[in-house]
Amino acid sequence: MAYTTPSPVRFPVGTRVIAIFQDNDWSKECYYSGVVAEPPKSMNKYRYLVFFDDGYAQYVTHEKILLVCESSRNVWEDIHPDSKEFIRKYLEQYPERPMVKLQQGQIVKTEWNGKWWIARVVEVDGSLVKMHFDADGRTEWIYRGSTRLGPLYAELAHAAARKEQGTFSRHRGLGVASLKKRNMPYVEYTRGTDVEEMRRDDSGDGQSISSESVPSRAVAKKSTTKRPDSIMDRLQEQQQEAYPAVAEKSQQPQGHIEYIHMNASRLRPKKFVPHQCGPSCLSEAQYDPKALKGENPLVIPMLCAWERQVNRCRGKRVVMYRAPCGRRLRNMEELHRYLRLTKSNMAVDLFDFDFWVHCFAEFMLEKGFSNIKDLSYGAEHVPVPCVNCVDHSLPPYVSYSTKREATDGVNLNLNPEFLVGCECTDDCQDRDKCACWQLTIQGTAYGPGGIVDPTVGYFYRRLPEPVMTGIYECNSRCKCSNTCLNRVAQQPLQLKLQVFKTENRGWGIRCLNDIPQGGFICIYAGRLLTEQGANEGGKNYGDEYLAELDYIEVVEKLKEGYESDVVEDDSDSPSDVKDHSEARKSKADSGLSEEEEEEEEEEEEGETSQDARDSDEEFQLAPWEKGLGNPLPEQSSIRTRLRNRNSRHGSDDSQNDPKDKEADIVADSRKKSSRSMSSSEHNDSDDEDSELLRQPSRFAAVSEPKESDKAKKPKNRSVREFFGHDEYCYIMDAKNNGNIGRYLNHSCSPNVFVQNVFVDTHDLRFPWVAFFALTYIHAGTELTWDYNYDVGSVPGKVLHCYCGSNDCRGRLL
Ligand SMILES: C[S@@+](CC[C@H](N)C(=O)[O-])C[C@H]1O[C@@H](n2cnc3c(N)ncnc32)[C@H](O)[C@@H]1O
Repeated sequence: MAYTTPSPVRFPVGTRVIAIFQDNDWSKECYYSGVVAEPPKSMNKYRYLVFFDDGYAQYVTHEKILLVCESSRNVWEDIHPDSKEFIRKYLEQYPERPMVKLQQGQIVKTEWNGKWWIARVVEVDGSLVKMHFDADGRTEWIYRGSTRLGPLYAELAHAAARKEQGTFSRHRGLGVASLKKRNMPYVEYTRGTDVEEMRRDDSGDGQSISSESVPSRAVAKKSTTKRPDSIMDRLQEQQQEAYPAVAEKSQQPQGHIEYIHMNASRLRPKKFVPHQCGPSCLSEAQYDPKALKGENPLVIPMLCAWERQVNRCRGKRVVMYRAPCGRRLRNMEELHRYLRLTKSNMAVDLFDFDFWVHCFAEFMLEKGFSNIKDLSYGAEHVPVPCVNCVDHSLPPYVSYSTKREATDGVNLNLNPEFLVGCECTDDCQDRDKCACWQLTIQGTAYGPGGIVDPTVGYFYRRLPEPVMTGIYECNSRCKCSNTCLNRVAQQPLQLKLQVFKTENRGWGIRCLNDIPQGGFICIYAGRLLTEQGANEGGKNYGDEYLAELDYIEVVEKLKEGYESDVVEDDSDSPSDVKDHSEARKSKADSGLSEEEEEEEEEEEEGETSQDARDSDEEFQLAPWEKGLGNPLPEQSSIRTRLRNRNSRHGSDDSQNDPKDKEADIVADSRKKSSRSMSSSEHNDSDDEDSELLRQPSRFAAVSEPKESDKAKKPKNRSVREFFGHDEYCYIMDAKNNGNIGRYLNHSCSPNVFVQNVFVDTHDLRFPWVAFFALTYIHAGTELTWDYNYDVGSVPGKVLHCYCGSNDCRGRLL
């Protein structure tokens, strides 16, 4: 029984009501019993979400809802058994709800009547999605938090399996960035913003204890080996843009960018006269690393009589460096050759050929309450300043250390006798000859597909994309010098970074200057613990700074083609198609001939306007320059490599045969099952009963996806077992001892990625954890990486994410 007049007050979530269910074609209106699932708010256009007892969900306006006269205290007890459990859980968890993030056109495996079907997203309306079932043409509005949607089913099944087995998965499936890029759905954890939800929200420190118990992980550890596709795909996303993506500035810092003016009396390049370059070219412009310690690395050349020019060539901006002798250098290859020819002690990463990178940009803080000049107290190569503009607190004391430190039970053997070294004297430019490069290259055979990739790894000391199978740097046994192209993560901190207090994520790191894409940032140093030590310490002292050395496990999963929680999109998504055409277009764009380059017109540009006017008509190509194989400006090289990979990935995707997945559906194509809910069916139907009876639906799936969709167990014995029986991942703990890496916060749209690098040992259990710029990063931007935590994996711990990105998934844990 219900009241007959609309209520004068708003219904809270959980109210037992009857409400008008509007059929798809708006022809039939009937009252059905249900429960209020969402209050009216802006995201749902001020309508109530009602979960009807027969398994359907719909948005309803206030005047179409009537209050039920009396209901049980636990309203779900009044509801049909098919929906009861779902409603109970929903109301207990509200306002936090896992929901599948969906977009029009996406293909999602969807359950209906105990079977899984290929369905397409027709429309998204707030928390509902209208799905079209390809096999029989029916459509249905489904709640996005229903396990009838494959991605949510997979996520929750994964968590349940962990709980049951008493083990924990250290890794998420395909990274979210990858799913987004492939236009595939993923799960986000939503919290509302209406008044009621605010009241139920946590205290704001990002941590609250969930009443729901149990998944089986003791403490939270960040994975230090990110799935490749997620990073790759973020990189690919950027390739679609004419200008590089700049990391989101969700939390704008209280500062501004200044463009530093160089001293007018500084040394400048000489006027060019044709000559053979050699060490004498730099005789008046020596680089003294000690004297310039702490300077922005990208400014150092300009302090040593170099000039960086941004010119316009056929409508495109290109960067050139003018060396102290007046020689003009157009790309990394020419530059590196010049540095070697002149026996310079400068490394290539002091230079950058991307025109959007502003070498002279520097972030200036307006004001801060507390200011520490160097948080590392001299331990780092350059000072690490720390500022607080939020309150007067200082960061908790940490014993600052740039080196990892093995603790009890960790057998870290750093004896160089166990390392392979190279004999190179060419800065290890020839990868075929360098034994260390070969370790990296041959290692790619252990990745997906088992194919050796000779292009992998550093590119003039920048890392354009992660190498999942690890990077082997040159080491103490190698003959090469410190300017070697394969010595990157072993370099001390060079960038000007600043630790700062965020509003709601504790302390974080921002860069004070621009960082080019692929640039090395820092490593993650701390105490190396055994798994057992980390679990005990984590429970007692906190697990915020634990990072798991899970290199072996992740590479093995790659090898096994292990994808437990992904519903594959078989089709080439529209974005993939776009990728391919972009790749072709970009390739064509970059095909400059040398003649064309010589026709370039110079453009006045910020930092080098005067220099740019300094014509170099007299410049003649030296014989060694003419012989250069690659006339392309080097700045395009990293991008070209990524584009090539785009195409490769695209073609991989297209190999999947969508017919396979549709076969069982077509075979199962049968009479339509939801008569009153199907607009097409409704039109066909002349059965009067259909107006009175509608076939019930469900909020939760009643069957599992077919076996092949579920997790497969890895077939081979893990390499880790060869080290001993009780071997587990080692953990880096930076809580009490650590370096600047410990301050890197998490973001769901990160601008930094993590890379395993072997430097002082080739023991697969102990790679270094190094961070590189995923995107071009503007001066003043916070640096963040994706912790890749598995939501729900730590018993009783809920950690809300405050990364502020548009694509925030809502929860860290
Ligand atoms: C490795 S520490 C990062 C540095 C930390 N913010 C500090 O003050 O020392 C990880 C912790 O920072 C906080 N954190 C990092 N990213 C966050 C985010 N996106 N949202 C909320 N908290 C975050 C969480 O408390 C997390 O456990």
